[in-house]
Amino acid sequence: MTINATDFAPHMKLPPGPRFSLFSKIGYLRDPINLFSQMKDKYGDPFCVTTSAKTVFTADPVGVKQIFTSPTDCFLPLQVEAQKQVLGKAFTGHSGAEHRRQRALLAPGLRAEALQRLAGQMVNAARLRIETWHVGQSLDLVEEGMAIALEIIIRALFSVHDRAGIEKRKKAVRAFSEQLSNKLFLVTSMMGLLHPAVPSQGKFIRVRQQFQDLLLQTIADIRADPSKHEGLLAHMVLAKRDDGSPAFGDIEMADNMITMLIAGHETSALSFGWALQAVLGTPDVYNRLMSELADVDLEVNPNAVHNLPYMNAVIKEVLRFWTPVPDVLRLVAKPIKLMGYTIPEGTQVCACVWLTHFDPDLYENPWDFNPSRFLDRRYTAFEYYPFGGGERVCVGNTFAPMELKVLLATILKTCRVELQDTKFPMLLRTGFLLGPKTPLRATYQGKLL
Ligand code: HEM
Repeated sequence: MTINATDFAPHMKLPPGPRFSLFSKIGYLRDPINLFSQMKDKYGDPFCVTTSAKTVFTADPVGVKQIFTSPTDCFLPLQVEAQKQVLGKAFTGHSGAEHRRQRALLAPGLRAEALQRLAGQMVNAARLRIETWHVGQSLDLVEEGMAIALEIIIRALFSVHDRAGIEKRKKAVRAFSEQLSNKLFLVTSMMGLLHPAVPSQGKFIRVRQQFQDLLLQTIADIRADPSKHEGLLAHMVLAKRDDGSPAFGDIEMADNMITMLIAGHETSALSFGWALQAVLGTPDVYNRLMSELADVDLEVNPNAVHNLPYMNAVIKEVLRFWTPVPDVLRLVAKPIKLMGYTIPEGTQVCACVWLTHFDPDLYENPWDFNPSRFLDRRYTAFEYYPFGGGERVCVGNTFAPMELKVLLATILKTCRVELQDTKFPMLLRTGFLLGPKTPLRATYQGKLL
């Protein structure tokens, strides 16, 4: 057999995929799960589909590892102009050394040790919300998750504790979120019509400015008396560069908090809704979790929930099954090797979380909600990655599971909530995320005695 040198050379062409992009563009926006499954069945792994740009998808742990371990200067942040307008001067807009520097300064404020102090506040936020429910009330679990997560973010991350201050910030966040999901705003942003004279854009700029002003006021309050404050924003105000100068400017801090809010609020609320739906809708899981929680006293030690093996497995399975971010994207700045191909600059590569999490070779009966799989096997960071990976891995990847465990435990131990429909609803794209097509509804049955 003759072997040519070219047999070893990387393919210069992109992986196979559909020739026409209209179908894939619409599919990606409307029903990405269906698109991913169809493309993998038809073209194998990797495949290439045009979404907002030409994108090479892989769900194979070998390919996922290549994406997450490629040097970060191979990639550019996906911050198109419209995203910059929303996220401002946040650290996510940088790549390479500057991204690493800012993350390293910010990340300690979100590490487990820093967060353990917040568990009691998380319990209180959930209890406060439960107090507003009345027996027989129909609850939209994701909406409830939003309300609780917002209270937590304002208290725990923004370091505001007085009721009037919390309500004022809630109002600003709601106005900001409403404007952000305004259809006209989304369409004009996608078309690049970012001028303040465009009606939805002008309103967005005003609302964002008001929100930023409130954050700047909060920063000034923290700086006036740092000893009274804790949480991520306080950590950022106090962070210093090696030469002793402040690590972040005030606008940078405010923009970083806006980014945290956008990245962390809805993802956590969706996962909270799914976690309750899954546990209440699967009696075996509910019974096993309740018996594990029996000895936990949330008053005495709310952090005890973090060390419960079955609780860990439940939250992992929730984030496998209903991963809010179905695809993790990178924009290639320098050619990279991926599954035998050389991917040129300007192309996007995608670690397709959803396809990996439903690969039957990795997860037996992937459509079964089965937390025990995480007790029986350890998955690598390229087989299970609801928080993405590599240098851009989610900075909330400790905060989010901690919050989910505390909130789930608080609800389950405090009150009775009954699902209105135990069937798992279909998934729908909501912006960058995946959410339930119909609300996850439950009825409040009262406090547990
Ligand atoms: C269940 C909840 C959450 C899920 C599933 C989730 C998932 C993700 C994913 C998949 C990414 C992209 C990672 C990558 O590109 O490799 C990401 C990025 C990010 N997440 Fe989360 N997230 C959650 C909660 C949070 C929370 C609570 C916060 C803030 C406290 C947060 C802040 C961020 C930020 C700032 C980034 C950008 C990181 C960077 O560019 O360096 N996330 N998240």
